[in-house]
Amino acid sequence: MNQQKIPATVITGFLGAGKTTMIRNLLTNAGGKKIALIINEFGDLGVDGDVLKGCGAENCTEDDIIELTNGCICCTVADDFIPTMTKLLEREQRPDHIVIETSGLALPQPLVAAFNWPDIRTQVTVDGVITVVDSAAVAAGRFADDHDAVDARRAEDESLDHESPIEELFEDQLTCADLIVLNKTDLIDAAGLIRVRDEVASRTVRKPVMIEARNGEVSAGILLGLGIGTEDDVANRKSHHELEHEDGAPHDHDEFDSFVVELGPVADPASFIAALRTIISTHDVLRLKGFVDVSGKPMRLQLQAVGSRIDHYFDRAWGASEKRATRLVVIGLHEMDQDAVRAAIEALA
Ligand SMILES: Nc1nc2c(ncn2[C@@H]2O[C@H](COP(=O)(O)OP(=O)(O)OP(=O)(O)O)[C@@H](O)[C@H]2O)c(=O)[nH]1
Repeated sequence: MNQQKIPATVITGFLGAGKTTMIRNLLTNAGGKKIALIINEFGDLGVDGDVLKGCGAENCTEDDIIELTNGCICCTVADDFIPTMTKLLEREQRPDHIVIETSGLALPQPLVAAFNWPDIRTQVTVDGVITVVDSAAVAAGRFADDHDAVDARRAEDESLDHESPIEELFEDQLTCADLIVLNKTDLIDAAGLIRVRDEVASRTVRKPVMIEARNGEVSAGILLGLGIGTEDDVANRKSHHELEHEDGAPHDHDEFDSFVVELGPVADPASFIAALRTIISTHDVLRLKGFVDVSGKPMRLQLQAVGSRIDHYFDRAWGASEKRATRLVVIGLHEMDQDAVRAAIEALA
């Protein structure tokens, strides 16, 4: 059978950069293309899947959205990603395009390398890797860690081979990019944007094209059809980990942790959110997202925090047979005091 290879676009970027928002927008302007979506997130709540399934795009139905939930996609390539792709390719109605959203903590390199596996390589090609950047977070210095503090930590613990986990991951995701989307430009001014461009450019050797966006609004014509074949170029995009461990020592996400907090109904969402903001900044929570059961309201409140910036909106009515609950996933560095964060959030309802 001589079938054309199906193009697959990999969308990566740090926690909260705007990947899901961009994909949601993409699904609404992809023309007649039938898209299959593979999504992976860090944390056990499946918020991204819920958001994307809720957008009701005809060219990407619930059946076309596959969630990989057994950990970060870059670490579960063999056990999770390859079997999922194989099944997808066996479907009678094959998609025109595959879009893969990595978790915000994933290294895209092992995923791209998986497209060289014999069974996959003959059927699919990586159309391009798109790295979404939170421009406001870059402008706020979120990825330029305090090198003195990091050096002090390394002096205390010689086993630390990383410079700083956040900075390193940010660079690894840029290193793999064919296209960089500088998102959230609404949150910074023109001078800030120039500084963000310079900083992002200084962290990439290959200098991929950079475009600007707000709310992930980029036309499908730009995102799909890059035609790169990135799997042939993995050797030029090595992550810090690959450069440091040429022997293939496994990479992990030990520096990051996530947990889910479940609590009862919230009576006053405004003060709940204000209190969460304080908890997030006190404990340096990187990302918090989920759904809130607001007392007396038929609608579910979706909550999205990236650092201490919190967005919230009523996204849909609770289902008749659905258990109403407030469930939030919290993601931070390993040293975050989980017990204290959990207790502080639980005390709010
Ligand atoms: N102000 C502003 N907010 C944005 C923009 N793009 C996304 N957001 C908001 O940022 C938050 C995180 O967006 P997501 O699309 O969920 O980010 P993500 O990269 O998928 O996050 P993870 O999957 O957790 O890594 C949401 O509250 C979005 O509404 C933007 O351009 N401007």
